Amino acid sequence: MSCQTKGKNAWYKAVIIITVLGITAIVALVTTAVLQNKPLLQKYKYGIVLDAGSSHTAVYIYEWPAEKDNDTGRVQQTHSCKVQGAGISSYSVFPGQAGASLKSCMKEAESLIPLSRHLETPLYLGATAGMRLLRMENQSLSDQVLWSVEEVLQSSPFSYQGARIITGQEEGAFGWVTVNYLSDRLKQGSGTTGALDLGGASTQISFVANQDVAEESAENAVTFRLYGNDYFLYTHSFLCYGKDQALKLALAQQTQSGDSSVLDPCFHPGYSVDRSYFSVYSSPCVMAGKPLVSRDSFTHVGAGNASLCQEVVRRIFNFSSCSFSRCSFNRVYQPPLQGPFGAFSAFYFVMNFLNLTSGSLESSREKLERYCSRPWTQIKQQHPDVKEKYLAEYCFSGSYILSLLTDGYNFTSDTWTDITFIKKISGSDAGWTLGYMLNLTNMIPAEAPDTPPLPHAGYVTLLFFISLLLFFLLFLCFRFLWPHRNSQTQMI
Ligand SMILES: O=c1[nH]cnc2c1ncn2[C@@H]1O[C@H](COP(=O)(O)OP(=O)(O)O)[C@@H](O)[C@H]1O
Ligand SMILES: [Ca+2]
Repeated sequence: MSCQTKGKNAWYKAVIIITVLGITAIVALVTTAVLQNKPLLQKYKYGIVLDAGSSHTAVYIYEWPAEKDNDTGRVQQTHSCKVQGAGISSYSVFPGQAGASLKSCMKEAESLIPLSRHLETPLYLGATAGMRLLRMENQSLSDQVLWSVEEVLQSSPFSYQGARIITGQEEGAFGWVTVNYLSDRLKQGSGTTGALDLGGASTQISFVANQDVAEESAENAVTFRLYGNDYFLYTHSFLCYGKDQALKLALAQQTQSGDSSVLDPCFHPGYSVDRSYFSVYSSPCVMAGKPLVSRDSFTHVGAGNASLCQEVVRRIFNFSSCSFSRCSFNRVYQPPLQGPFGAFSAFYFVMNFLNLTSGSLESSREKLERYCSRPWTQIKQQHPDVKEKYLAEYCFSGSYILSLLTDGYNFTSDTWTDITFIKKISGSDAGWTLGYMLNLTNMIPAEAPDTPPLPHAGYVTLLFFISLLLFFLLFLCFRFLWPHRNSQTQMI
């Protein structure tokens, strides 16, 4: 009996020692693995893009881990600054002052980006439809505006890479890159999402379509090779079909008679504002001539009827002829839609304000009908903080969006739910700027980068379980092969 107890004690001691040693070994192994592979103190690089839109300019600052320039490191937006005042194209009267408007946002960027990174931080400015229209009207004025912004950007401490008017194709295609990059669809090579961008002066539609887009309409085809995958993109930018220019087109339609007042179904009942004919007809988008009347202004009166508004809006599109196999509107080729779609910029602002970001097409129509018919005084009372210009136009803008997406792009009740209205994806704004910078800095490689077979967390976990298994096996060996144990069994 005493021999048995002695043997048992020795056995327990050995088990405890082995367990302690085993656990210590596993902890040491896993800690070493974690520490060895722990990323070094994260350092970031930065990039700045100015989006000089028709209504305003915004400065976006992006950052990415310094050691992952063109690898898997995700570039993300860290800050955005809205430039005070209107877009740079509105400085056509005093082009020299366009640059000065950017100064405070550029100072903000200087204070946010670490001093040591200033010199190597690329800085781009891309101007969109407002400047395209100004260039159409007066190339010399648009050049002077660009020189003025160039002067200010060149004097900043960043690595200035140029200010230019980007093309509609670039605006559409880089919006698509941004949305798919941020939702991580490019690296996975999985299905992509189309991009719908509504600005003030133009609107863009981009989605992956069949390769024959290039055969039917080369100007609408863009190809990308990203992370080892080829993408054939359909893209089109409709100049003059941003929501501010679309409103001018609709008003021009309704003021052709030259009357002193216009009853507009796209504005709330009780809304009444005097507008100059010049403000409607001065845009190069408005082809119809100014009516031959002596008066300078008309009274814009709201009637608040969304279905009549949709009829007014429909008339600004030309559906009469198409020289391709199929068209959206204005004789522009469009292949069959391939969803899903992300709709951003003013698509989001408007639909979010009207609470129409979810639900069926029919319910959106009904909600809009009710919203448009509400008196203007009531709307103003309910939203004292909303800019009056935006507030007055939401009924028109909502009706325009529904008509553009259905009559224009051919979305139906069935495909309506393919559209997601988005502002940001993983903290970064949806828009063309990120895609533009990724492209110019070659940050999306054409081929997929080599990656270790296991992510870091997976590697540590695997190591842990293998160690545990080894320890368990050792324990089993000890349990069955220990000589004392055998002799004890014999004695009993
Ligand atoms: O909060 C908002 N509510 C409604 N519309 C907005 C809001 N913020 C911006 N917008 C509109 O979004 C549009 C942005 O267009 P942008 O200035 O980018 O023109 P572009 O892309 O045609 O050059 C403008 O029509 C502007 O009025
Ligand atoms: Ca824009």
